[in-house]
Amino acid sequence: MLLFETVREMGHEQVLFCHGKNPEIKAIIAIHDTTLGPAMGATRLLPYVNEEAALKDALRLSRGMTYKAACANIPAGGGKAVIIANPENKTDDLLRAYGRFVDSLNGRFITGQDVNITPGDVRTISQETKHVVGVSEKSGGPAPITSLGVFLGIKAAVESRWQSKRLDGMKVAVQGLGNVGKNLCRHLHEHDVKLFVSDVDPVKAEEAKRLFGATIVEPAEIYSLDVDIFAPCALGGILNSHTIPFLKASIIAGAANNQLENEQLHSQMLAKKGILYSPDYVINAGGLINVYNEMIGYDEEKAFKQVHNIYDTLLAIFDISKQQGITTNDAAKRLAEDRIQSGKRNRTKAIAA
Ligand SMILES: NC(=O)C1=CN([C@@H]2O[C@H](COP(=O)(O)OP(=O)(O)OC[C@H]3O[C@@H](n4cnc5c(N)ncnc54)[C@H](O)[C@@H]3O)[C@@H](O)[C@H]2O)C=CC1
Ligand SMILES: O=C(O)CCC(=O)C(=O)O
Repeated sequence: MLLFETVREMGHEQVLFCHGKNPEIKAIIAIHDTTLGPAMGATRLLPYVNEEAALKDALRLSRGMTYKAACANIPAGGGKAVIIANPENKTDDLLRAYGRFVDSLNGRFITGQDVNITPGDVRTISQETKHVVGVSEKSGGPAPITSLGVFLGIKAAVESRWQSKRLDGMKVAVQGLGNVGKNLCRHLHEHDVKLFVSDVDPVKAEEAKRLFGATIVEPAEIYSLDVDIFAPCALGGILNSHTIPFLKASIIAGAANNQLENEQLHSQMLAKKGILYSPDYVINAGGLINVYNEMIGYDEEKAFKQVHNIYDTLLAIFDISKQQGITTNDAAKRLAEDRIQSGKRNRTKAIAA
């Protein structure tokens, strides 16, 4: 990968490579754009296959956060961090060392909990920096509100696709039954949706079967199910040239970040198959909305009102896509980039005044 060339093309402001020997730490903090506010984005910890994969994840996830904040009208920029480690090797020392790197950015980057990082881990990180979110119990953590946003996004997609406000009787496949996927299943079950679920952890799949009457399928089978909606709630890159040909669902609407392996190519492949794709960073903005509100002083009513906007924002994006004959991914990107440009203009005016 041509490092500076990639960073320039993707528009990042700063990429911090965090390295230390005692404890051994390898992490990357990517700050994409701070036009609309400090870069917000949670930290994930994964044993990446190689360093390039980790960097790619950090760069794409942080750009997604910029677009997420802009589409959700949250005055924040986009950032994200990845710690390259096996979850079994996660120690308090490692988390605190990471916290010191976050602190060195003096609030330009504010972070929270993503894959393999728990609220308890964020509390450990907070021993070294105050620039964290998601430690307060007040808001109940980001996942419940993220799943509510995804549920509302599914309703918007159903309305756009079939001009219907009803979900009962629909078949939905949920991939990944973690914090978000499980809560999403609960919402869908309450609306009499027929659930098909997969998780690499069989205990989680069994729980969904018991709680929501879901049908368990093998992880590889989830793509080819004859369902109305596919909700990816595990990891990214799952919409790709291998999986898209198998898809039978008419709508993709789920929480996972970076669902499209290649944004241009795979959003077009979905559009050509007549599948309505709900851009991930729009539909999964609930977590950001929650942690942002927590940071400024949690007001549940306000946070819920903002998460309900996801429904209207998605309808607007679907309309732009139809009217302008562009993919929903491009329509969302345009909305985000317009808001960032207008933020830049306002900032220039304020400096000149
Ligand atoms: N937690 C939140 O508020 C937000 C989460 N997201 C994204 O949503 C996704 C899910 O987040 P969480 O539920 O918090 O994570 P989680 O780590 O609690 O759950 C992920 C689940 O996916 C399962 N999984 C992993 N690979 C799988 C595969 N190949 N097939 C089936 N299941 C698989 C895991 O076993 C786990 O149960 C992630 O991509 C995350 O970045 C996005 C916005 C906010
Ligand atoms: O939890 C956070 O810090 C912001 C939300 C986030 O990272 C995400 O939506 O992926």
